[in-house]
Amino acid sequence: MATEGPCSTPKPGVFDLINKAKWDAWNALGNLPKETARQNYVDLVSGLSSSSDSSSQVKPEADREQAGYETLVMTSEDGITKIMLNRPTKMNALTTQMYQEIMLALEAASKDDSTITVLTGNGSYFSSGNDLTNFTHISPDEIEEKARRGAILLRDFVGCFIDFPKPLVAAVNGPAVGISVTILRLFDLVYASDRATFHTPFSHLGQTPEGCSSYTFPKLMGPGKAAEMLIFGKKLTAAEACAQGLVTEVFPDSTFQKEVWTRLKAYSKLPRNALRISKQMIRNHEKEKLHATNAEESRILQERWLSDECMNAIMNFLSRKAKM
Ligand SMILES: CCCC/C=C/CC(=O)SCCNC(=O)CCNC(=O)[C@H](O)C(C)(C)COP(=O)(O)OP(=O)(O)OC[C@H]1O[C@@H](n2cnc3c(N)ncnc32)[C@H](O)[C@@H]1OP(=O)(O)O
Repeated sequence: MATEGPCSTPKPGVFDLINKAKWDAWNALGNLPKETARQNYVDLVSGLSSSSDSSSQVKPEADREQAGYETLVMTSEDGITKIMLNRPTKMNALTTQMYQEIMLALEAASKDDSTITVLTGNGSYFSSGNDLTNFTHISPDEIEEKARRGAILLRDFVGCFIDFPKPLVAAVNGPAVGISVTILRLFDLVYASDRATFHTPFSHLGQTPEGCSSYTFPKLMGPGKAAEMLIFGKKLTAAEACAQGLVTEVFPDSTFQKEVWTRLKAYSKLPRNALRISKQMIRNHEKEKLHATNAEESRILQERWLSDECMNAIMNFLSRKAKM
């Protein structure tokens, strides 16, 4: 059009796809004067080159990092949103603030334009589970209210993982304890370093299973193996957790980061909507059961937190260094 004026050649055949597309675009411009078409073309090309200049600039790391989180680092790059637990000196133990920030981060990740969301930990641990000081520094008359609010927080937190709409991956960089183990069954993929271990010492703490594990673990590994973990607190190695189906694949610690991120970058290029719909189809079969299990586990834990068994176990943990 910019060189020859309005379309005047015969329409190409239906299987000559490229020339037919060019002809359709040319014909759609009707009687637009040649000079106007030329100017439009120049404007279009200038626009493309200025936008490609800006997209070719690599943004500094700080720009990709999303602000507003104190206990997490959240970044989005290459179609992957990464949520990294960031309390390495406390083994990424989960405080009340952390539970809330993880829920906010998941909400944001569910709406951003990334394809895959990844949860991982900074430092040597994936997470040591619930921060046991969450139950301390409270007077006896506040304890029931604290347990009630804890149960709501737990139910909402686990509920976010049940309902998360996109593929969710755990990159388990090191040992995992308690709730950071049980929620893994709510992820679509669990990649683990061979340094990771999986420990749910609920009975030792006078507590009971959460994260839907009272339903998902027996279903996954059979009632006997689930009982060893959830009732008797047997700690699994990464290889054992993989053999039970809790972990998808184990990588040597020395190459864990490189291998996992290479794999995930390749997956993130797959069609986004197809991944999302397939994930939801799989999850929808048991969503109702998972929510019912989560509500029941939270209710039972609310009672457990008020028990002497639980209080004594937490006090033992907190005073262990004083005894050394
Ligand atoms: C509202 C939701 C409720 C959900 C309920 C969930 C249930 C669970 O998650 S139960 C699981 C609870 N977690 C634990 O029982 C783990 C307790 N921690 C440990 O056993 C050890 O700390 C651990 C084996 C993880 C690591 O041992 P070490 O290598 O010897 O390190 P330290 O013990 O010296 O730890 C360093 C530092 O971190 C603090 N820490 C670690 N984990 C926790 C935790 N879960 N809660 C509170 N604090 C934790 C530890 O006390 C040390 O602190 P400092 O003494 O100040 O250095």
